[in-house]
Amino acid sequence: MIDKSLFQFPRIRRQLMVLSLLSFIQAAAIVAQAIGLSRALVAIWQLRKISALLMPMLVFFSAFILRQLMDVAKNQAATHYADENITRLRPLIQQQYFRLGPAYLHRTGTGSAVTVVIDGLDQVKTYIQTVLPKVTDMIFVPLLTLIYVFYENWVSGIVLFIMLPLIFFFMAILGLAARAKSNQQYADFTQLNNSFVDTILGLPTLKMLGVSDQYEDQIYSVSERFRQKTMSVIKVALTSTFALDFFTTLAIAIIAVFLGYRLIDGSIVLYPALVSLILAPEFFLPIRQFGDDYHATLNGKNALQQVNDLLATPVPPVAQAIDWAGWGADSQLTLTSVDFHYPDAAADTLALHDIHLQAAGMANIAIIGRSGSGKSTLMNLLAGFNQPQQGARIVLDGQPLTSFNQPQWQDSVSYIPQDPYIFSATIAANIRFYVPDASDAAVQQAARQAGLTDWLAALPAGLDTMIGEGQRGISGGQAQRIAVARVLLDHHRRILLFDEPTAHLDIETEYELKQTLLPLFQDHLVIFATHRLHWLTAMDQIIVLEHGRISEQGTLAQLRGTGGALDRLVAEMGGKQDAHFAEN
Ligand SMILES: Nc1ncnc2c1ncn2[C@@H]1O[C@H](COP(=O)(O)OP(=O)(O)OP(=O)(O)O)[C@@H](O)[C@H]1O
Repeated sequence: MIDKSLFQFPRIRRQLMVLSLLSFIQAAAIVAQAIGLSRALVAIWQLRKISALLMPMLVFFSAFILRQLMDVAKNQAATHYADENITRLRPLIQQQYFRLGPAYLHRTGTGSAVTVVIDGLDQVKTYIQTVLPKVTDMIFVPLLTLIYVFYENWVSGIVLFIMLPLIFFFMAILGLAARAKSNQQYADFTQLNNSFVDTILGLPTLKMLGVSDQYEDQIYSVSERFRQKTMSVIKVALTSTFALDFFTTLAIAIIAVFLGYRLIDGSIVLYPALVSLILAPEFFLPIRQFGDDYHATLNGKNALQQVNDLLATPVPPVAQAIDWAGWGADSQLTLTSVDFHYPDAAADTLALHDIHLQAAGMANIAIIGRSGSGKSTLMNLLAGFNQPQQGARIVLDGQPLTSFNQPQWQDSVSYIPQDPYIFSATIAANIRFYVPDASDAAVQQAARQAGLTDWLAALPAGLDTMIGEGQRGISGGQAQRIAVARVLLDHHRRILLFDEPTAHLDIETEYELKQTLLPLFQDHLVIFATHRLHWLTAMDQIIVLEHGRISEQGTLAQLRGTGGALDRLVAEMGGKQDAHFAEN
């Protein structure tokens, strides 16, 4: 019914005390309202003077107004508290996603993140603002009405008291059924969001392959299944509301019949009978209201559970701080026995196995291997996103690191992944990524060096054109050149991690960009994962990966012509690639 984690929310005690006080005043107003109304009706029944009605009517109206005012006050207090907590949780969730990193997001799916941050938090808000006042109402309203009914007529009090556990019992049974269904429904909702986001992201591919209709059908069937599940949850919710209404109405009817008999046989006078009858529905009202909102609160409870699970997910440990001045000409990096395992891969499948690697000064190192050999995994490990298994030894300038998730290391690294992310902003703002305060002239120069000039000249707003999600579309090659411009603008980061940064460029454009990048490579440590063999001639060291293991490593001269892994790879790639390779 109520999620225990709510009690760990900040200032929850104060909030519950405020709501309890308001519920208590409201409960007193409900009793006063019933007293006023009963006294007025008794006065009319007894044909008393109109002046005898004044006081009871005044009590009734004042209590009625006070009761409504308490509703407004409770709503305001609960909404304010819910807003406060959502405002607190949103950045926490965002920070948690940042800490968990892209590997986690990749595993759980973008749709799940969207569900948590947008729909989930809205549902949590509804949950907090609904459940807290309902709980305090369920305590104080039945308690005060029961005490007064007992005081006026203890027999009616006993009937009410006996009915209460019975109603709670039915409520619990139906609530459990609704909860099981609602849990499943929430899981389906997350899955629906995931497949929807996936389909939207993959729409160009689906269209191109002519299978978008098939996916449309798939989305339709997933949403249809979701609709059916929602209907079955609503069915349970409606049944439980009906059952609650039925039992409470029955309880009131029993009291009415019972009081009627006692009135007829004269064992009770009108006022206590009337006030008991008027208070009986009020006694059950908070329970019925809670039942009505139970379905809405269940979704919120599930969402809160998901938020709690996300916040409790252990974040990859940030490696201990080191006394390090940054990468320099004399710097040394050694990786020994580095293994990496994807959490959802088979237990005995390592994506990286026993990696030994040495980098010194401004070395240029190529990582080469077939598709799926582990190049991106290694780059993500070097960028600090993938955490190596226990037993790995990483030594940076004589200091041991447990992983590359290390602020000083990451401050020294520029990373271009295969598909660099373009933020929804201007081209200039996207280029200023690492250096937000770079001058316009510097941005222009970096854009020119990255080969963006012709494209920018064709855009009416040039560098001020908005790009990214929902804005002007750009090609994969343009995105990669913007990423290169980011790197060119930054003169502080001495480590370049490139994961096929030219994969989307045609070979001619790639050569142009290569001429810009090569001088840059001279005063940087470069670790460059690539499929394009012509880069190898510019590299001091080549590492060949096969099935997550280093099968060969050395200079190009050492490895070529040995009939080893590099030669095999070159022979496999053959054709145009080999021609370019031979030319260089
Ligand atoms: N998130 C993931 N979960 C489980 N396995 C993964 C994940 N990402 C990659 N893998 C697996 O790890 C292995 C190495 O993948 P990786 O992406 O590092 O290869 P790659 O050499 O960069 O390939 P490509 O050249 O095609 O980009 C592959 O077998 C891949 O299926």
